[in-house]
Amino acid sequence: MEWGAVVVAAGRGTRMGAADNKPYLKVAGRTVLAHALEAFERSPSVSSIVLVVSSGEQKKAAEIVGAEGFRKVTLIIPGGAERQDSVYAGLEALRTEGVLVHDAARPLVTPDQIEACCRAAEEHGSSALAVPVKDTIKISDGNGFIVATPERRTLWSVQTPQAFLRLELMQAHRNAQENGASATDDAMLLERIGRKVAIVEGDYRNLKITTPEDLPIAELLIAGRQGKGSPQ
Ligand SMILES: Nc1ccn([C@@H]2O[C@H](COP(=O)(O)OP(=O)(O)OP(=O)(O)O)[C@@H](O)[C@H]2O)c(=O)n1
Ligand SMILES: C[C@](O)(CO)[C@H](O)COP(=O)(O)O
Repeated sequence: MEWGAVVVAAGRGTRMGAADNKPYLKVAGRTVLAHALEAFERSPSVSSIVLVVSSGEQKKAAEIVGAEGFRKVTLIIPGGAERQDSVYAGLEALRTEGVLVHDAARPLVTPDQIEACCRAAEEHGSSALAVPVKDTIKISDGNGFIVATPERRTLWSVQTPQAFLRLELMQAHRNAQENGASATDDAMLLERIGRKVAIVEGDYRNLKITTPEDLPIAELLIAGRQGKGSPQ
């Protein structure tokens, strides 16, 4: 199957609160965006990448792509108000049968993880990288009191990339748009229309840079990885 990637970088970085948007922050000497894109450049299954950025940041993103020599990035397009809107814009711009959706804010993704998601989606129709939840999770009543404890062995913390048949994911997005449903990841949209998404066990190190304390952790992880050669 031919695979394309939609890498979404059009968020606002509200929780980070930095002067620059998250994809353009430097970690271990390189932008978060460049770290994320490199894994897709190095993945044999991926033929093209659509990069979705905030309107006004297209030039900045193009400069990074040019300077890094990323040849698979075929389009840099503006995103939407919510992550879901940015992903859909990317899906419309791609032409491949399979699509991997990835957050630019996850710079520690590896080519091996991308390939594993492709293989699982080729077998099962769609897949998502995830790690088992380590903590005991509580459900609150919204007023500061615990009301339930879901069984931990069934809980996974989902990451990106997530891999789909592009037209099926587009159908799931359109269904959500028509019903006013919003989702914080794409697997959730497939779940809504009754499709199964296979879990691909990932790595706790594939963290999403969200708040300031994530930056030194990513810095340590990337520096450690560079010390041991390139990640697979
Ligand atoms: N309208 C949006 C919102 C998010 N994203 C992307 O989706 C990924 C996950 O989003 P998140 O980590 O929440 O990023 P932000 O929206 O930038 O952060 P915040 O919620 O703190 O504002 C990021 O790569 C972000 O750039 C996007 O492309 N378009
Ligand atoms: C897609 C995601 O990275 C999976 O963990 C996450 O749901 C994005 O969420 P955010 O609310 O946009 O940070």
